[in-house]
Amino acid sequence: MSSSIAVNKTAHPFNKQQLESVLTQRFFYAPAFEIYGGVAGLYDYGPPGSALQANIIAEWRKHFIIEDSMLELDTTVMTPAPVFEASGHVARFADWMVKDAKTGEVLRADHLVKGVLEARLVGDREARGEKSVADTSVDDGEKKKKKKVKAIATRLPDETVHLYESILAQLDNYSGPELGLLCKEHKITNPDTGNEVSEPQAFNLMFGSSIGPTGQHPGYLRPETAQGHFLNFSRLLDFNYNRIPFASAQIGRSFRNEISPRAGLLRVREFTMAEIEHFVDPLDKSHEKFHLIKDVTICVLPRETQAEGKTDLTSIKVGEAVSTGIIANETLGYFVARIHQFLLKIGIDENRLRFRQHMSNEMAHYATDCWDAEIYSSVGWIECIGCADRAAYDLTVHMQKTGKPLVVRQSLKDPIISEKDVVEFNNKIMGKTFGKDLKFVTEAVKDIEADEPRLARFKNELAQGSTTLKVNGQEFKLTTDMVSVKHTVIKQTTREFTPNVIEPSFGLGRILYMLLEHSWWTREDDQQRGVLSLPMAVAPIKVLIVPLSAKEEFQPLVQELRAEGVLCRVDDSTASIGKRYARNDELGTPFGITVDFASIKNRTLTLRERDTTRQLIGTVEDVTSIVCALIKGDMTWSQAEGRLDVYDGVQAVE
Ligand SMILES: Nc1ncnc2c1ncn2[C@@H]1O[C@H](COP(=O)(O)OP(=O)(O)OP(=O)(O)O)[C@@H](O)[C@H]1O
Repeated sequence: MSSSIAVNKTAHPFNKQQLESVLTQRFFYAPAFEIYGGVAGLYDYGPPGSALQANIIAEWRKHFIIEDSMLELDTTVMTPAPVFEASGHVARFADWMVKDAKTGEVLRADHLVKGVLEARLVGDREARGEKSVADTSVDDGEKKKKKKVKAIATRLPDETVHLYESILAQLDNYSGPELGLLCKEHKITNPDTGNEVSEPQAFNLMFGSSIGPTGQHPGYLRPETAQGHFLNFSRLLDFNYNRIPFASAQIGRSFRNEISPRAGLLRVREFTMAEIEHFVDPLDKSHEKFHLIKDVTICVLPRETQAEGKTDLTSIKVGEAVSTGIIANETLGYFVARIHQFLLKIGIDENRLRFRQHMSNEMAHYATDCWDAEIYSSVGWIECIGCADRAAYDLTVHMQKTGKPLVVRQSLKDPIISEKDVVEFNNKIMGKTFGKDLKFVTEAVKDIEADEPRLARFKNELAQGSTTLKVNGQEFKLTTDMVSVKHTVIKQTTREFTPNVIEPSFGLGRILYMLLEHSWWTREDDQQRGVLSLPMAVAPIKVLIVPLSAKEEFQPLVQELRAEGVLCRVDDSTASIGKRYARNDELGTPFGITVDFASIKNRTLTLRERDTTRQLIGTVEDVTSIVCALIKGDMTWSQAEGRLDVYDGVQAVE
């Protein structure tokens, strides 16, 4: 929204506690089952949180599904165990946990190492007089609050500082046993008790269940929506007229039994994901719309930089990142750019967004390349979207498990003509001669057929009249009346292949929380007055209606806004007008409309803009049409200022 008055949104330092108390007070979200004591990692969204999430989803559907004609799915959450056995989740979807050797308290191993090493680095900086001591934190299992790791001002040798920084830069790469070694080598103990911790153990994050009354069909709540796309691949392909590439998309709930869910929405046990599976020819990963995004500039942290223990960011155009091989292919680059555009559209601060490439040993073994969209917040850089080229892994494992062909068959425009030697059998004579051994002999000949040099020898020997095969320690003589080798011209008219998959995977709760942090600021003249500058498209409520009197004046306006699908809220509480505006600034409501006493007789309304607090006045009809245009994005605030009079609190339109 443009405005003619500059607003200083950085006047006060960010106060996380203040934001969190506003979010709870205004019921954006709150711990689920709170009156029963709550459960770590489970949250309920209230009216503004639900509307904000719904608006983010609506923008996501427009930006990805509609603009790129994706095929939307809604597949089940409850999933039979064989699906996750095939996908590898039963064996490998796990995090490493350690236990306090004396109290048995459970901690997530990588978070423990991170919290303790970061605290030591902070203590070192304090000892060097560089920065004041701040506490860092480490997750503490079931408790709802993060445990503070006290930073003690202690000077570390320079090489230790470099070592710690390098460990932290690559922490995602450490295996469980390696994390255990780090704890031992660097004397990392439970910060709460000072006790040593156990060897890391893998903990599977899926919630298990069973389907049906017999208990004989184990199942799991899905930890991602992806498998539903893969299992429906053949139907999707058919729906897409057997053409590839195409993408499927799904928005839905996922469940992970996180070891130590953090306070807030960043690590929860039930959350909404939005996932895309883009199926592409492994021999051609170009993207037909790549030219439209090649000039989008993104901030990247490539794997080579991380391998040097550094976190310096590089600004680069997506086209260049792909042409120089930093990003593996056009389709992956296309999605990285589209993710960047989407996040900016909904209000994420471009300066707090980066794309971090996975290290080779951080990616799944089958993946070709993987980039995380990470957003900076009060707790540092957090992965909010993963974007990976998963090669043909997913379809292949389900095909192997079920025997169903999850493949693309393409008729070739230009058939491929090849010539080769082919073995032909006289089945009657072979059967008579070899009886029960027929199968072994035939298989042995087929093996020879697949091996060019052996086939050439076989053919030569037959040309002499006969050849002898050794199978299972026995000798079998083959003569020219039993087999022959014919030179044959082969015309291949179809090509069969398993598509590769490029997968952007969004966690909506993390994005929503980041957006709240990036949108929050407090007024220059009053630190207590917070504002959420959410963009119009995602703001939960678009218009606040404040009847100071004469509620009926609003009826046509309210009717019109509601008919337009605009969420407006009438605040006819007894609070002062200032308070009513202030609490709607905290809800991120872009506009307020008021009838004030002076304007009643003239049938006028005042229109207030959230960020600048500027107010305009006009007739009921003008304000109604202008506010509708502002909400639809057909008019800017500056244009509205040209159409209505400035309201100074006393002026009324005659
Ligand atoms: N426990 C969680 N709570 C909230 N969002 C989550 C959680 N786990 C994953 N997500 C979201 O889902 C997205 C895709 O999931 P993915 O499996 O790639 O995450 P991940 O690599 O396991 O995340 P992390 O390493 O932070 O646990 C993440 O980028 C994140 O936004």
